[in-house]
Amino acid sequence: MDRKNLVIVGGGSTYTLGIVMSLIEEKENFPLQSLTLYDIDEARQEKIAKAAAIMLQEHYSELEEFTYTTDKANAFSNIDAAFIQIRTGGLAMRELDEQIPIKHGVIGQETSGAGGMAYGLRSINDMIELVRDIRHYSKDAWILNYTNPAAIVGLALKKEFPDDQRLLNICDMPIAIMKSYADLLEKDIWELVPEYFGLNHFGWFSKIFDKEGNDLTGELKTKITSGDFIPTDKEIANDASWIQTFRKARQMLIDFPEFLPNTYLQYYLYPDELAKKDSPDNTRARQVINGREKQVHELCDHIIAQQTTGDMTIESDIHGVYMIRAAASLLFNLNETFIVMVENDGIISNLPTDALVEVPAILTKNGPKAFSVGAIPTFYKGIIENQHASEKLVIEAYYEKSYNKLLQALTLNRTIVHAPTAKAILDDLIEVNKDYWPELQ
Ligand SMILES: NC(=O)c1ccc[n+]([C@@H]2O[C@H](COP(=O)([O-])OP(=O)(O)OC[C@H]3O[C@@H](n4cnc5c(N)ncnc54)[C@H](O)[C@@H]3O)[C@@H](O)[C@H]2O)c1
Ligand SMILES: O=P(O)(O)OC[C@H]1O[C@H](O[C@H]2[C@H](O)[C@@H](O)[C@@H](O)O[C@@H]2CO)[C@H](O)[C@@H](O)[C@@H]1O
Ligand SMILES: [Mn+2]
Repeated sequence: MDRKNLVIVGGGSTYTLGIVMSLIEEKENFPLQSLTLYDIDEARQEKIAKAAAIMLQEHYSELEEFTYTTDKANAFSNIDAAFIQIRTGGLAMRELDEQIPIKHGVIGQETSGAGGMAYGLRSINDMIELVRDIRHYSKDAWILNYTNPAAIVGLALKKEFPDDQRLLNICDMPIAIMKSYADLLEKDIWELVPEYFGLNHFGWFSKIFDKEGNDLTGELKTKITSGDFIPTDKEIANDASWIQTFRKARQMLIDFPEFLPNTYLQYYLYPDELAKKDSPDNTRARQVINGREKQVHELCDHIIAQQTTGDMTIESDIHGVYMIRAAASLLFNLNETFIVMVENDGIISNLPTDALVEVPAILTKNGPKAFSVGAIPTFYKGIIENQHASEKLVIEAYYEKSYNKLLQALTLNRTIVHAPTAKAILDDLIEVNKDYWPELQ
């Protein structure tokens, strides 16, 4: 295998150190010649980069070059792949995305409902600029985007770069759910073969097989409904919020037994119940600031102070491994199957062609080749079309600078519905997003 050059955009992210550890563990599957971190926030990135440099020096001697930069020419020239994981407005804006809807009595969530719309509208500009700049310096590089809200960002990128065949939007939620399935079934996660359909953070597993073709779906459903469905991926296994979320997936399966739900569906199926539990003083953003962000920064400070990773275990995580193996399949034409986002174009025959659907696809050097799903039952068709319309209206609102289209997007959204509430939330979100959103008319 020839060695590749990778850039991580959003080098200062709380996920970077986990990706670096996963790159170390996956060095045989995705051998690197160089790794570059790029970020617009020099100080935030430097802390992560200095710790990563020590880790790589001790555990990745094959890597010829590790650099970090805020210069796009340095970052994007001569690369084979880019992972994009930015957060426009940072965790501070995430907190406002969550607090404002909560104050109006509806769900405040990073990628769902009003919060997702606000974050999406903030991210589109930066994402378009980044893809354009990466293409300027490396026209053939593979771009893997998992910047959220991936459903909205992905739709916008498809509209802006319709002919770009090397741009893939991907999310780790299905694989994190499959980790729990694998543990329940006492199987290796990579032995499970999923059938899955929907939009990002809005989909269902219709079947789970093993590699021999045995259908494990019935056994899995019984185990979930009769037991305790909890996260087992180490990144989230002890996180109270994720434990509560996975438990709700059990409830969803009891209420809608046909297919196994993505955990994000809880926000759309039980909006009132969940909104009542939300508090503006204890948002998920606040939990992340006091939790994952703090822990990652403390770990970096420790490594930098000691100038060694010492006896720390270098361990990959599902999130990192998934992105890395997907990239390897594209770059080395491995023809492995991953659940990714692709333009529908008939894959789900009774959904709009322009929807960005999340489905299993074989990843080849010529891009993703998705398996056909066929027609989906009426309930799923209806609820997905509603969500797609809401997300599409956000993109239209961005391009047309339309207040009314955003109001339509929020009113259509199952987490809101009531038009006066949608208007009140929108007016508050406009106020705090002045530096990021287009000026709406
Ligand atoms: N799709 C998925 O499955 C998935 C999983 C995990 C994280 N994510 C996403 O990854 C992103 C990072 O999450 P986080 O919690 O680590 O956030 P974070 O705020 O810790 O990190 C984001 C980094 O991006 C940088 N940044 C912001 N705008 C930038 C730009 N225009 N160019 C370059 N860098 C920029 C910030 O300075 C920051 O260092 C988020 O969008 C998050 O939703 C997605
Ligand atoms: O609320 P957060 O910031 O903890 O998580 C939001 C993300 O949740 C899903 O992803 C991952 C998570 O990022 C990662 O740590 C992994 O190990 O578990 C989660 C899946 O359960 C989601 O797919 C992302 O889009 C969100 O950003
Ligand atoms: Mn996701």
